Amino acid sequence: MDNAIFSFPKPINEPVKAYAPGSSEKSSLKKTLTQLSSEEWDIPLVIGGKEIRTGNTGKVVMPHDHHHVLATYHKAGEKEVQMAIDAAMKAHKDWSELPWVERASVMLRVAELLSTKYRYLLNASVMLGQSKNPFQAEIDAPCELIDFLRFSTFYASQVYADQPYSETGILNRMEYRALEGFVFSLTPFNFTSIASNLNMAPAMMGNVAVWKPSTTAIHSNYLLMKVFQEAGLPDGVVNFIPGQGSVIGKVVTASRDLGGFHFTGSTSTFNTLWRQIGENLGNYKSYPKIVGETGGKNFIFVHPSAPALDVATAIVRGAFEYQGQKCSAGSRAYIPASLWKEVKDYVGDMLKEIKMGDVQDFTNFINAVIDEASFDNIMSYINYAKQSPDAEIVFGGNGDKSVGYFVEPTVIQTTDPMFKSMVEEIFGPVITIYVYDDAKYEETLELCDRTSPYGLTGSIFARDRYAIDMAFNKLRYAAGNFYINDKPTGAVIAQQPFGGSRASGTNDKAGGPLNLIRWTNARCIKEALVPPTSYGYPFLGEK
Ligand SMILES: NC(=O)c1ccc[n+]([C@@H]2O[C@H](COP(=O)([O-])OP(=O)(O)OC[C@H]3O[C@@H](n4cnc5c(N)ncnc54)[C@H](O)[C@@H]3O)[C@@H](O)[C@H]2O)c1
Ligand SMILES: N[C@@H](CCC=O)C(=O)O
Repeated sequence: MDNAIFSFPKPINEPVKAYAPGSSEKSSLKKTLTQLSSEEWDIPLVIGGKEIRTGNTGKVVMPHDHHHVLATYHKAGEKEVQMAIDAAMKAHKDWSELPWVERASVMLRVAELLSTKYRYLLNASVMLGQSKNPFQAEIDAPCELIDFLRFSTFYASQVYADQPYSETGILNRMEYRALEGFVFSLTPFNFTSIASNLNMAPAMMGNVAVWKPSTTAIHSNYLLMKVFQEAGLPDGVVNFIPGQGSVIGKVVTASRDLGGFHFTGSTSTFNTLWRQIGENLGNYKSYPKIVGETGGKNFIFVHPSAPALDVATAIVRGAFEYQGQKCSAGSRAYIPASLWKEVKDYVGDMLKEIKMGDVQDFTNFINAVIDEASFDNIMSYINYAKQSPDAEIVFGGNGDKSVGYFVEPTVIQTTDPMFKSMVEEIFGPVITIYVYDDAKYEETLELCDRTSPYGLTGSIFARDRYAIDMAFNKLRYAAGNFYINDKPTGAVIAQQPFGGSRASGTNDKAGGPLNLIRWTNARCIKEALVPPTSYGYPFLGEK
């Protein structure tokens, strides 16, 4: 048990490297990319600290050059999933009872290793395996990942310090126990930082995890697992089991020891898993805690008083960075008729400059989308718009999957505010514009609020302060992260705590104390310092 109180200073965000021409960081990253491109990794499961190779394998390829194999990975079957659960439960007692400051030290060691020794390797792995340009790789892994780790130790120290009041004669304490069971962490492809955090936030609070990484992020996720081990994370605390989600999910949700489910990914996958957990209710030792951050249909809403260049810049960065594969990406915009031509011209000028291609050419702003299924899905929305009388393609609209999964940044304009691509998440470089009558600002805000089931991010652009205030109120539940005169992406840990509600998730704000508390099972302890020795109330002595 802890025998001291430790105060952690508030960390600062990990500085983002620029990879400017001629810099040593650029040449180090380039060298690592060349080296990694020439290797083919063999990726095992890691259960109880041991590498396991099942022989049932799949390939990891570069999305921008899908003939290039980066790794072969081994898939878990039902037997290995059960082994991972057993290994986690075996590690539970020692890890959960370790003084929390020792756990924090492991987190900080992972952060330090990624900030220094493994920085370029992690970036190169994310660039090649998940098709991110150097800037997008840098802000995800290492920077956001390191921020998650460092800030979680700081916030954990605040959680543990929050203790109940004690009246004279009694002593009250709160013990923030780990959950009585393991946490299932099911992680997405698009943010390596999130993949790490879905394991490490619960681990910080003393929990053990069974981790199913995304099949399209296995390369970087395996590297993380190795760094966790090098940093001293004890065997069994996190167990890495790539494989088919439906197979793994079924075994995990049937386990009596499931204590929590930590998820980021699509709304439909989250709903599937929540239902599976619901079907097993009554079999669990405790009610599993469920935390999930899911999809979005994020808006950019423009008032006639907004500067057109600011809006165009937000559209290009907010909708197309990382090929629109951010849950926060702007994917519908409401633009007043008086501004549309100017905004469109600016967007057109920017798109003319933008280059698309391989991540190893640092001049490419756009790279590939993650895989063939995603490419086909995105193109189906674009083709639907091409064939619809209610929509036209303003920019882009083409895709090519012969070498890599490339989709041009695409702007659709529709006359139907409930058009399919105004409502549904596409998760690609596609934004749909609805041009509204300037006189209908207020009713168009109401339309924006009820158009999509999601509630993740959104922006209002205006100079008029009354207009901003109206949007702030009308769109109160439309976004868990609301931006004023800024793009709806790029939340920074500890600065803009991230998450949304409605169909976008449980909104437990990843990276902050709200999330960490979900991974605790609080025990309140009351001690009578001098126990009473008579049962009576004072008034019993009188008639
Ligand atoms: N709100 C947020 O903070 C946030 C952040 C990142 C991504 N996202 C969302 O994630 C989605 C994109 O990520 P993705 O494509 O990796 O999501 P996904 O739902 O396809 O996959 C997430 C994980 O679930 C697994 N999975 C899929 N089906 C499963 C099943 N039936 N049983 C068990 N596991 C299953 C996948 O293999 C993967 O590991 C988008 O919808 C995006 O908006 C949300
Ligand atoms: N936190 C990230 C999005 C994470 C989801 O993909 C952002 O704010 O852009």
